Amino acid sequence: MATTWKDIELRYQQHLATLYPAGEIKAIFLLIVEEIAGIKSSKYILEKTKSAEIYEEKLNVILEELYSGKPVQHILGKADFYGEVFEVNSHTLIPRPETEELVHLILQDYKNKSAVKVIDIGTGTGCIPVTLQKHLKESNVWAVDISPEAIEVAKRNAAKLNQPVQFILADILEWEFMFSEPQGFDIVVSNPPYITPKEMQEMHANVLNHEPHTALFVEESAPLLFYDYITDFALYHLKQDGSLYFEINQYLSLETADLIRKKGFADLEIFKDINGVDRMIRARRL
Ligand SMILES: C[S@@+](CC[C@H](N)C(=O)[O-])C[C@H]1O[C@@H](n2cnc3c(N)ncnc32)[C@H](O)[C@@H]1O
Repeated sequence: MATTWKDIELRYQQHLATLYPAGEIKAIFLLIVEEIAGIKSSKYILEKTKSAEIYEEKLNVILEELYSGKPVQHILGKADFYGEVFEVNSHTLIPRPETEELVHLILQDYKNKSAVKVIDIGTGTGCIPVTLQKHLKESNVWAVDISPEAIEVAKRNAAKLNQPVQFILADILEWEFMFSEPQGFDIVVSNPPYITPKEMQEMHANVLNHEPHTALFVEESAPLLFYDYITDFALYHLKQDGSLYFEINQYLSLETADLIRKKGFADLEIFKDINGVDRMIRARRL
């Protein structure tokens, strides 16, 4: 008897049971089915008992990749972010829902202004600047990353989504060399590396083995290094009353806020993410 989609779904559930909860396996499976056979998740139920034989070999290869811990976004080469699809690869962080919340906060704050000057530090796939450029149409949006490979991915994402973001390959720890004079940005935003080696020990093997460590980790002795440098950058390059937005380490929210306040920023506010933990900070340059 021909192998059906249902048979393969069962195979996925059995093989991946130790790696993911059942609901997540189903969601991953549906993404893969849509990608390789063009069957939308809403229509899957109608196809479930039909033959999947012509796709079986490919589905088995993907199952092996998933079993080895490769994230589904890397297998498919793409991830969703704020209603768009972004290319991802092993050089870029997979955009997270928490970062969509950061972008949402900015878009709420600037919903009545479409022409602002923005810079995103540590851009990865370019998910933050491309989304801001799309929604703040007349804006002048810049993005920086130290990784040439990430910049290439971000440039392709911007081009594919038709957004004229300008990219700079640079090290933010040497920001003094980036521009010769103050730029008068309205917004400086960043989701910098913020995971400490101690937290790293508790992380899922998928993240540790497949996502770029330069995107994620900081030294135990200087967990706020990037916040320190980016806040200095913002102090110099934001215009008066301009805004600084950070995604933050939930365990270091008070220390991060303290650092930013001590450098002279005002109106600091910490925001929680959908999981109820401290995840974003907004501050105003005096
Ligand atoms: C946490 S990831 C964020 C990626 C993306 N903004 C997002 O939210 O999905 C941090 C990014 O910072 C970049 N990065 C790390 N060190 C850097 C440095 N010294 N200067 C500039 N970018 C850096 C990494 O390459 C990575 O793309």
